[in-house]
Amino acid sequence: MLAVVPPPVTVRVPAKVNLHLACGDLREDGYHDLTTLFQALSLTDEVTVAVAEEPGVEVHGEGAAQVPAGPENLAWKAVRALAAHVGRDPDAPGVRVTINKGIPVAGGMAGGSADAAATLVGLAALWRLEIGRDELSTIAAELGSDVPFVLQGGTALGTGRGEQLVPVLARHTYHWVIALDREGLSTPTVFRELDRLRAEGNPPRIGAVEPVLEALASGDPRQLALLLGNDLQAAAVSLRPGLRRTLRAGVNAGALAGIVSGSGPTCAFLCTDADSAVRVAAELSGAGVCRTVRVAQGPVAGARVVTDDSARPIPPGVHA
Ligand SMILES: C[C@@](CO)(OP(=O)(O)O)[C@H](O)COP(=O)(O)OP(=O)(O)OC[C@H]1O[C@@H](n2ccc(N)nc2=O)[C@H](O)[C@@H]1O
Ligand SMILES: Nc1ncnc2c1ncn2[C@@H]1O[C@H](COP(=O)(O)OP(=O)(O)O)[C@@H](O)[C@H]1O
Repeated sequence: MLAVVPPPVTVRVPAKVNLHLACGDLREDGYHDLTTLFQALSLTDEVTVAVAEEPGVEVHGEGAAQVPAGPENLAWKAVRALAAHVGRDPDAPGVRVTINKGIPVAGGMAGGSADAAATLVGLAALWRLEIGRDELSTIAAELGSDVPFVLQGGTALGTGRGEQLVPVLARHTYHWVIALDREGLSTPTVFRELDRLRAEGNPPRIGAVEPVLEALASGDPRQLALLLGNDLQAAAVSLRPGLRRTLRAGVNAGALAGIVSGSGPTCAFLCTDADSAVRVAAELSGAGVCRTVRVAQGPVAGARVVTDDSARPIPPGVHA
């Protein structure tokens, strides 16, 4: 009997911005305790997983040259982790992962984490696994602190390393302008810089998360804008002083507020509405302070299969 090869599965997965990122002191395991509010944005990667005789990863799209296509790719680590979890051979998983990047690389928007989350969801469908989202989320957390969030999407409060999540009610679509920098910043370097700044002096720490939760519940972007905060911003700006100019330029262009996204260097600007975001994006892109700008909305869904089966020709011998 001929085995039917399952068709490839494509998954769309969002970037994230941290609306609030309170960073605790360095822990003994090298991580920092975080209290962070994540929001998933409409900047996305698409990841296709397919059964293949020539396994591996290929990366296309913006910034692809900076992404490793070997075993260090986080998506490949996800293949190995899921294979091992379900008793398949992680050294011979027999799949190919094709990544189309739309999320800036090393931008503080969880691009690599997004690809790992998408790969888990795609493989679960390709391999027809009976595996719940909670189980996938546990594997996701082992791959990186941000991976469970981009799997889940929406708006969520993250604690621990950022991997312990509680969904948050966000009653509004928020409109963002995203300013991409010319070069990425390494996440561990930014955390180390914050430790250094804290050892040397006393950089201010952002306030409690509760008022931000209230602002989100109100749905008023003006209220939220007043409360955006990120303890890593001082460290990112210390490593990349030009970000100060970018943050100023976004507000001068009409944004309600601007913030460094996670460990940066991407800056995210909250705008009043969709029209305002388009105007801010146009003005900011003319200001010469960043490589390029994008408009995005949030919250959006987490990693989900988008393969359009109806558009796929039915292979000979397989009847619908
Ligand atoms: C800062 C944040 C904010 O959401 O995002 P990015 O800006 O990278 O997107 C995350 O905490 C990044 O999460 P992620 O990129 O998954 O990091 P991981 O692979 O888990 O960790 C990479 C390194 O960052 C540092 N790290 C990460 C998370 C954390 N809570 N404390 C840390 O100190 C550690 O040095 C760790 O070795
Ligand atoms: N699939 C992937 N996509 C992007 N970067 C990846 C991927 N796999 C591994 N990386 C590595 O992870 C580093 C961090 O990239 P990324 O996850 O985009 O940024 P951030 O951690 O700032 O959100 C990159 O410099 C890249 O070398």
